[in-house]
This record gives sequence, C-alpha cells and structure tokens, in this order.
Amino acid sequence: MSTYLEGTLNKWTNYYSGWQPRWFILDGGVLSYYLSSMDVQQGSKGSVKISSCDIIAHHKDNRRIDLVIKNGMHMYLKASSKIERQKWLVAFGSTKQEDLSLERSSLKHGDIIKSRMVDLHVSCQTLVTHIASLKTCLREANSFSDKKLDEVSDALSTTCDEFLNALAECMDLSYSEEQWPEHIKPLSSKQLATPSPTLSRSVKFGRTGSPVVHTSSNSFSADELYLSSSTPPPRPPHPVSPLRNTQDTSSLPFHLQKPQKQIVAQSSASLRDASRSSSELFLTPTSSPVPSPPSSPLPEVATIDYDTFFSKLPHKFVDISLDEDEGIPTDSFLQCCSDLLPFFDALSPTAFAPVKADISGNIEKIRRKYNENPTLYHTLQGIVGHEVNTQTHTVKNSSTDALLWLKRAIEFVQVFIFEVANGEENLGAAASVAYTKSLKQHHNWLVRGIFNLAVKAVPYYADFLKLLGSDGTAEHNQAVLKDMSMFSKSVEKLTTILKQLYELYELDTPPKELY
Ligand SMILES: CCCCCCCCCCCCC/C=C/[C@@H](O)[C@H](CO[C@@H]1O[C@H](CO)[C@@H](O)[C@H](O)[C@H]1O)NC(=O)CCCCCCCCCCCCCCCCC
Repeated sequence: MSTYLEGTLNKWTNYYSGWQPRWFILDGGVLSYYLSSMDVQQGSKGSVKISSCDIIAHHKDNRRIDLVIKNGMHMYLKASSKIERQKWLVAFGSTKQEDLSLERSSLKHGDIIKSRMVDLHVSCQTLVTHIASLKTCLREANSFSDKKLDEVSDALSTTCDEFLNALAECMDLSYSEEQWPEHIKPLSSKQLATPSPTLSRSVKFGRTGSPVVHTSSNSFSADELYLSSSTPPPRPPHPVSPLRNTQDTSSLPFHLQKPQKQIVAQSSASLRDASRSSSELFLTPTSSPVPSPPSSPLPEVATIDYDTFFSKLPHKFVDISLDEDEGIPTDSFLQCCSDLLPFFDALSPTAFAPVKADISGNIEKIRRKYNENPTLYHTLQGIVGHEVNTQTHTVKNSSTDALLWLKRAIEFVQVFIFEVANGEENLGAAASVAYTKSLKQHHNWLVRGIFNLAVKAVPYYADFLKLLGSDGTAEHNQAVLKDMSMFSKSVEKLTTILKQLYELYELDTPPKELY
C-alpha cells in the first residue's frame, strides 16, 4: 500500500501573493494540491510525482520544504510547524522509497545504479553548497551567530547522510553485480554508513566556479565518485584503477560531455590556483586501502566549464591585482564596474534605468578624474587622498563622493549576490538584506519608497539564474551559484578596503535627519 497523507501546506505563489494555504494530498506517489479541502471534487490545481523530485528541507526555515522537480521547476512549500514539516518529509521519503522498490522489481541492475548515480550527483552538488555556506560562516565567524552555524552544520550533516546512503546503495548494487579482487573491493554500505577514511575523493570548484573532480593517484579505491549530467559513467572495462599511474585522460571514468561544456584535463599544480575559488568540497583522503608507488604521476583532473555571466565578463574583480598597501587600481576597478552595467538592461531597461544612470554617472566622474593624471590617480586611494589633502572632497561632484556612492551600490550588488549564492531563493528578501546593509541608512523616505517599489519587480529565482547564463539545468544553476559566490567574495574584499578608507577619513556617516 502506498503512503497517504493530506493536509494544509502553504505554497509559494508569486511575489504579489506570497505564501498561500492550499490543500495537499499525497497518494499513489503523487502530490496534488487543491484550493481547499472543499475543492477536491473540482480537480487538482497541480500535481507532481514525488519520485521525480529532490526533496530539500530548507536549511534556514525549519517549516519549509522545497521540491525540486527534475525538469528544473520548483515547488516551495511551508508547513505550519517544524513537526508538521517532519511529517511531510517522512511521507515524501517513504514515497520515494516505495517507488524505488517498485523500480527495482521492474528495472535491471544497471538502471537502478544509473538512477542512484543521479541522486548521488544531486546530493554532491547540494553538499558543495552547504560546505560553501559553512566555510563562509567559519570565515566570518564574528558576524554569524552560533545558531546560524548550527543550522548550516545540520543541513550539511543531513546531506552527507543522503550522499552516503546513495553511495552505499551504488556500492552494494555494483558489488553484487560483479566480482572484484579482494584488495579493491568496493566499500559496503555498512562501511559507508560511518564516513570512512578510505573514501578517497575531492571535488573542487575551479576559478570559473565549475566543478573539478580530482582523483588522487596515491589513494585509489574502486568506488569512483562520478559526476554525471544525466547518464552515469561507464563502468571501467576491468576492475582495476583506470586512473592509477596514467596520464591518459581517455580512461577517466567521467561521463560529463555535453555540448555546452568543455572538458579540460589539468595537473594538480594548476588546481592550486583554482583553489582561490570560494566553494570547495573536500572529502579528504586520509589513508588508502591500496598503497601506491612512490613515484606516481601527478593526479589527473577533469573539469567541466560552464559559461556564465560572470565567467564571460571581460574584466573580473577577482583579477584585480592590488598595489602595495592594498591600493585598488582605478582603471581596473572602473572597467569591472562598467562591465556590470549591461546586466541592468537585461533585468529591465526601464525599471533599472535610474540605478544604471546613477552608477554609470559615478563611474564617469571617477574616470574623468583619473584621466586628468593617471599616475597621481593610479589608485582609488590616491584620488580620495588627494582630494582630502586639497580640501576638494566635499565640493559638488567630487570623485570622493562619486566613489562613496559607487561603493554603496557595489556593496548592494555584492550582498545581494552573496545572499542568493548562499541559498536565498526569494530575491525580494535578498534585496532587502542588501539594501539594509548598504543603502537604506543613506536614503530618505522617498528613495526608500522607490526601493520598495523596485523590489516588487525582481525576477523569479529561476529566471534570474537564466539571466546570469544558466540554461536552467541543475548543474548549470549550480555553476552560476558557484560563480556568484566567487564574485561576491572578490567584490567584498574591495568594498571592505574602500569602507576602511572612508572610515579613516570619517567620510561615510549617515545623515541623522534620515531617521
Ligand atoms: C534585483 C534586486 C532589485 C533591487 C532594486 C534596488 C533598487 C534600489 C533603488 C534605489 C534607486 C536609486 C536611484 C538613485 C538614487 C540617488 O539619489 C542616490 C544618491 O545619488 C548620489 O547623489 C549624490 C549627491 O547627493 C551624487 O553626488 C552622486 O553622484 C549620486 O550617486 N544614489 C544611490 O542611492 C545609489 C543607488 C545604487 C543602487 C544599486 C542597486 C543595484 C541593484 C542591483 C540589482 C541586481 C543585482 C544583480 C547584479 C548581478 C550582476 C552583477
């Protein structure tokens, strides 16, 4: 008998109507919803097959469940309480289990492994996100509460369990299917139930935010962690390491090709550069079941590169090399800021026209100053320092003032991107956080009102990721989120330096009359 559950859940509708109560029925593996319990006879307003969804217990909101449908669509749900959410999570989990058992009886071994490989891949991506959040929390320990840290750790721990379960099942299935030599026997599900030191794999994100899978040649175990788009990797023709002692990437068991992706083989040396990325997932090897020869060649690395808005930017904040004493080169900084302007047209040429005009006006003011004397004004600090020394920083249209407003705008963008990269899918909420941190205190009631209106025009999360270059697939979305994370980190570094500059000269105190 299949799992049955019915009850009220709040469903996210849109930014105008927000969360709306709906009557949900889970039956026969399908979740359907109705306007109310009285409207069931009139047919459902929509339904989704639970086995085609990834079920995500939201890591910040303990009442929320996100159903990520395999075609990239979402259904956001909110229970009335944490306990109520738990009830639904259990029901969804049981339903998935039932469907899996059904599949098992009708599918061949290989098909089941395939389906679990896809699960493995999805939870691997989720792990990457959680670990990025955890790293941010740890890095910014001062500004994050213990509660936030606990939440992120819990989410990470839950996803680790999901990942290990999926991996365990793959191992069991593959082990029962083939005879492996004793010394490279795949780990059993029992071994995997407790994270094992023999798990030897690390996944990193490259500078473009793309996943990079590396295999360590001196700690091989037969349980390859595949990163697969939709089809799983081919089984190695012979049950020995396809990677050990070889530079031939053609034998890599990664099945990653897709027309829009580029596969690159790199040495571990170039990966060290890639470790500047803000998002890294390490399932760290500590020991190996198979000792390796001391003279193993460098590990092989397969990278998938996705193009995103960020990777295609002609000038990137991350590439700005600071002068001594953290001097920010004026020319590079302005080029990076200018490159962001076309994005406002993509968002909405009319709604964002004032914002774009304000930002480009300030870029222009600073550019004009720089052109007067590129040596003297080589750095932003040089411009501000010179204006302060000559008492021209307070005159109308000073570069100091232009940079102050440009810094606030860039900070808005950085915090907004940070929020989204860290799991905030409600763009209105992300914009509010960004606004409070960067601009609100400097705006009077009129501009605050404009913000409240502008925020209603924010796009949907999925559309926003598409504007940033995603093709809508989970993998590409993930790549965009990684690039966002890296973008936010590199911009934050610069806004922090600028804030310190303005604090030094006491030039950034909000006017009291605004309160
Ligand atoms: C998707 C999120 C949508 C959120 C929308 C936020 C909109 C903010 C609304 C504010 C409108 C501001 C219009 C202008 C206001 C100006 O009055 C104000 C002051 O101007 C300054 O005045 C000085 C004289 O007093 C003058 O000397 C100086 O030159 C002049 O600048 N200016 C501002 O407040 C600055 C506004 C900057 C707003 C930045 C908002 C950025 C929104 C980005 C949203 C999308 C982010 C995704 C980007 C991804 C790609 C990188």
